Amino acid sequence: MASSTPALRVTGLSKSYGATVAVHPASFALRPGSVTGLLGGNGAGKSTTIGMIMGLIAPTAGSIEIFGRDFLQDRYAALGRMNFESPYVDMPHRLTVRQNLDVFARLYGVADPKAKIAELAASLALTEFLDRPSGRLSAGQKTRVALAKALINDPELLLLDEPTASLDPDTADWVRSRLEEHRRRRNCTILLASHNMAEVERLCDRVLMLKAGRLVDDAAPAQLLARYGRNNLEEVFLDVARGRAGAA
Ligand SMILES: Nc1ncnc2c1ncn2[C@@H]1O[C@H](COP(=O)(O)OP(=O)(O)OP(=O)(O)O)[C@@H](O)[C@H]1O
Repeated sequence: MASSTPALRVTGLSKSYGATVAVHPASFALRPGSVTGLLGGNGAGKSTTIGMIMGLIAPTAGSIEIFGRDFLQDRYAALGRMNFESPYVDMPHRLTVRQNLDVFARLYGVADPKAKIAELAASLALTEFLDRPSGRLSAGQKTRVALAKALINDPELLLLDEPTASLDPDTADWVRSRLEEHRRRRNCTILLASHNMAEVERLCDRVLMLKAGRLVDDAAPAQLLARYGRNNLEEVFLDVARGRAGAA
């Protein structure tokens, strides 16, 4: 893949549920190795957008290219090189953490599942939970298991839906460091939906703002601060949500 090829390009991507337009036609491309925040209030269309890019939700219109190939025509070329994390996707409760991760390792064709699970458990502080049924974990522990699942195939494209929801501030900070490490090591492209503005300011070099299903802004965090004349993204978010236009 030429380095100029975006890791992800969506063109005119939209989703309607009957008369409800969850995502109006949106177009954007992500540079390999970049970290992009997807921001918007409740119901703005973040999860629907990520769900379409993962192949979990059929778009109403538009195209998705991943690593330069049409994802809607041939998703299998890309699926092995990408992964997804959401605190809302649960794993079978009776299987242990190790068993669940082993299923995913085999689905992704990981060469040495045992070694990979041990490595991820060590880096995500999960070793002591590996043999516990997944249903008997706290919300924060489940989030770390979900992250281990998301990293099991060393993805080059990672879609994260509120990756630190339910984590305490210390653990959330530490998980962000793991994500930054993975991005550096793999030159991984990350698209991150989050309600945590400090997280977005720390991790993201670009922010896409969704409002009621429409892409209303697309800029680097510093550009957004300048455009809205604000000191932090939380204030920009409130301006967008409450319909106060930016200075530009
Ligand atoms: N299966 C569905 N059927 C009908 N409408 C849906 C469905 N899924 C989502 N929607 C609607 O689509 C819109 C976008 O929802 P989505 O879950 O993508 O928002 P979100 O930005 O992820 O919100 P949140 O921050 O609350 O998680 C909302 O109006 C929602 O009610």
